[in-house]
Amino acid sequence: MHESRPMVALDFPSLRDVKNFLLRFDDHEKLYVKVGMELLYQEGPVVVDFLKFQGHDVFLDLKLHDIPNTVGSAMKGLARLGIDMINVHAAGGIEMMQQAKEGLIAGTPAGEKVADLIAVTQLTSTSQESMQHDQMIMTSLEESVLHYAKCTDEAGLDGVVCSAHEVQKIKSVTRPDFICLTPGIRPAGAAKGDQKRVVTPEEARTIGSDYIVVGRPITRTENPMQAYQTIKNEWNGHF
Ligand SMILES: O=c1ccn([C@@H]2O[C@H](COP(=O)(O)O)[C@@H](O)[C@H]2O)c(=O)[nH]1
Repeated sequence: MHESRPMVALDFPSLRDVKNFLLRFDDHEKLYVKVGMELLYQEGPVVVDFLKFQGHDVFLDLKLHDIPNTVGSAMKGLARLGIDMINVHAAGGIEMMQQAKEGLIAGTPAGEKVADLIAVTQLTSTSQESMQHDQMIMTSLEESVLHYAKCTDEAGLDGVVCSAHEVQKIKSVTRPDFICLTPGIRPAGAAKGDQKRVVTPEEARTIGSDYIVVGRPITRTENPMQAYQTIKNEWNGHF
């Protein structure tokens, strides 16, 4: 699939900052937003309630990674928030991912759609060198990502977080509809910051990413609405 809206990473410390940011957009603009640890740990679930009430779709990017029982129970609670997508770390293992899925299904209120559940392979801030040195995984980075993608598929999840560089191979070893959500998006010339495996929105489209996640190139600009529209146009091939 191709989600036409770039997912906006709401990496802010407070709900007040989120509200100020959203004021820069037209009222009718319904976004697909990503809520991560920074915001959720400061504000709690109220932030999700607010965003859903405003009509936005929400990816809860908490990257759960713990023993299977703990992750399963946490998922059961999080499922009640009415989120659209949520994730875990594939490094937690197949059993952990299976329990995450069971918890998500068990916690989803009757009649509501179960959120997409995806797993992080290797963070886009990780290079092959840092992976080998820090994690002592001595394969290539691509092999590690493909291995985690296959484990994620085996566990019955919907897809993975990866860099766009790995999308085509992941789909060839899993299935075409296996979700590949790709952060590490940088318009040409934009600062990479801590990201290592980056592509432009246009490259992500031609490669076949299903979702792109964009934070600072939208949230840390003078005109977020304009930056969002420019990235959205590039992502959709409208120049
Ligand atoms: O591998 C990953 C997984 C998650 N992220 C998250 O995406 C955004 C990217 O923000 P930028 O400002 O565009 O770099 C951020 O919230 C990360 O936590 C990721 O970058 N890579």
